[in-house]
Amino acid sequence: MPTARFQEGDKVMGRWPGSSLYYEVQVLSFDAASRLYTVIYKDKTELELKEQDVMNISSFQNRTRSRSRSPGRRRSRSRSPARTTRRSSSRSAVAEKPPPSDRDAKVKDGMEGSLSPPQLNKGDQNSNKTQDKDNNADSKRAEAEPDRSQSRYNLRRRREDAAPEARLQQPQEKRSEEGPAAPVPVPPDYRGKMGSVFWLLFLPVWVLFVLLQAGLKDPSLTNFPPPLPPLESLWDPQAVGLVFLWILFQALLYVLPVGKLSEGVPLRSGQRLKYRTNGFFATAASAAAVAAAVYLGADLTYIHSHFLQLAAASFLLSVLLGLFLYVRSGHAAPEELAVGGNSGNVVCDFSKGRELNPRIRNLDLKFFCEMRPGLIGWCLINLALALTEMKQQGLQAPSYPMILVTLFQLLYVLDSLWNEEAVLTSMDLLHEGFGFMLAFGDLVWVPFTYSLQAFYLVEHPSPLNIPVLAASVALQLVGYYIFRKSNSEKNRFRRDPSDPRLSHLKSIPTATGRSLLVSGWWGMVRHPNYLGDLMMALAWSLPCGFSHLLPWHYLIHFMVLLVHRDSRITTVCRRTYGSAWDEYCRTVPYRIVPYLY
Ligand SMILES: NC(=O)c1ccc[n+]([C@@H]2O[C@H](COP(=O)([O-])OP(=O)(O)OC[C@H]3O[C@@H](n4cnc5c(N)ncnc54)[C@H](OP(=O)(O)O)[C@@H]3O)[C@@H](O)[C@H]2O)c1
Ligand SMILES: CC(C)=CCC[C@@H](C)[C@H]1CC[C@H]2C3=C(CC[C@]12C)[C@@]1(C)CC[C@H](O)C(C)(C)[C@@H]1CC3
Repeated sequence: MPTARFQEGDKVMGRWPGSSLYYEVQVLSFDAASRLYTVIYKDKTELELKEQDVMNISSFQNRTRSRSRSPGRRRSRSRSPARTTRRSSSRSAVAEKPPPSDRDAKVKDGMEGSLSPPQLNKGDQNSNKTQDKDNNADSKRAEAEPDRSQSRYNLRRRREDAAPEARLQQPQEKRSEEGPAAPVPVPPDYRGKMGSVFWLLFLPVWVLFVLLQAGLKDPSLTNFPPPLPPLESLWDPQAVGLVFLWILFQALLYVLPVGKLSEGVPLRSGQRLKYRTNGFFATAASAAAVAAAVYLGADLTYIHSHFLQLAAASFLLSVLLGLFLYVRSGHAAPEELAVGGNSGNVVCDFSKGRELNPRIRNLDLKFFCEMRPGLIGWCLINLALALTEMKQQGLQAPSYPMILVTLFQLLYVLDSLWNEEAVLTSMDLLHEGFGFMLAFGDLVWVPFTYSLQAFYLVEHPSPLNIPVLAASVALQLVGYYIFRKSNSEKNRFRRDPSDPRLSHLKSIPTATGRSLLVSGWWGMVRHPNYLGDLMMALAWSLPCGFSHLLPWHYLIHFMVLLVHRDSRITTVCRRTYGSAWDEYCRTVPYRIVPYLY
């Protein structure tokens, strides 16, 4: 007679059906005939789990390490239907774990990481409390469909039904007693390592080539690659000093006790970090400082004539920042590390970054770098390029394409800084570590490649006809509207799901306690904000004409970047939300462009 590996009362790790998530559970009983464990999760959900989906807590980390050495991780594809519920103050559903299908049970996905127990933020709890009615109905429906919910696992909800509020609040109370969960190191596979090395080497070289190309009289593809200048010509101590001063000045503006202090979303530890969201003030102060410098005789056309040297200086500073981040992450507490940024491989960790929110006192380095020196620097560069165009082409005012491009991009940056708080619910802030790659993106890629349209226009006048002008203005305005509305909708929902302004929206509850929007902008496509962003990107390239690819660099890279980000978000969200995410994908089948992609 085979015996049970675990006894009643044992604390073990149990896989959440239909996902690769493991939560700490307590064994209630073992049925020797079916070899199923009945376990109870911290939120009081009882499930029957197969033996192989239950494991010892201490061996959990070891298993994770050894498993992730295998090339390429398989993903679970769940088909279990999470229920879609209307969100309103009167009727909605409790964040309920959907019953897995038989197919889910067969997907043996293994562990992608150790996960914290289901966590609810305050707002979600509020909305969930009001969602009981539907949930009870849903739970009855689930129990009435044994073929779906009980084929391999038995989802029992006796205790939840009895005390829904206690069930919802318990996980958070328990968390604070037990402390936050730390991500388990996941060593990268061969592809992961080679990918990191490739991007690490390729992207800086690519920036160099693109900027050299931009300096050519005829930057067409037939002249690619451009001749390489002596590398020592890239080194300019004055440029290094200026970039350093610019970053320091922006850091000073960030830490000044001026403007709003905004709270981020709760971390794994339940803690909420504060961010100084005074980006608009920083832009105004920077504009005043630049105006003062020009008044005192500074020549902004220096930025155009020393473009390569300034980019090289920014690159140097991003490498130094990357090294600093890597070294300091060695001292970070486990719960301060990003899931997936903790591989133990030097190259990957340096590149992706290990620490989720590295800070020097109140200065949040990731948020600061993403929002300030590069973004505001981009506007300064555009301004300098518009002045250079006037000087080089003997114009009284910048050309119409230059005016359009710089105004459109200025609107984009000003909007980002005005709505700075919304970035606190973006993927990078929530899930990504801060390492060299993001530092490079923020300090080099954004200011020096996003300004390529303006750089191109300095020496390549582009006639602007009425249809193109109308098309770019329309794309910019409509794109901006979609971008802003969708970002604000998600940000509002993440901050307070019971916000009355969102009461008309539907959402899918998930096992984490957070819900996923399935109507409104987020019911149209899965990334409405990307759609708006892409339309604006098109509006920025159109005024530069079709003679060369260079002014289209932003749009082309952006499509690649967004497709890659979509796959990252899919991975992270499937890991986090399990089958509810699959349900979202079924309900909202298109990713970025309705009926197309
Ligand atoms: N100009 C550029 O170079 C550039 C580059 C990249 C991005 N961007 C822009 O930056 C902004 C942020 O982009 P992002 O990549 O961070 O993506 P995002 O769409 O802002 O954030 C993704 C996160 O939103 C949450 N989410 C996804 N679907 C949801 C739903 N249906 N309901 C509720 N929450 C949902 C998920 O986080 P949780 O569930 O964990 O909360 C997901 O991880 C976008 O507007 C993008 O266009 C610009
Ligand atoms: C090195 C490379 C090729 C990539 C690194 C990615 C990096 C360039 C982007 C990652 C997140 C992006 C982002 C913006 C700019 C580009 C990134 C830093 C953003 C600041 C642009 C302005 C938007 O309004 C925003 C929503 C604030 C953006 C936030 C995300």
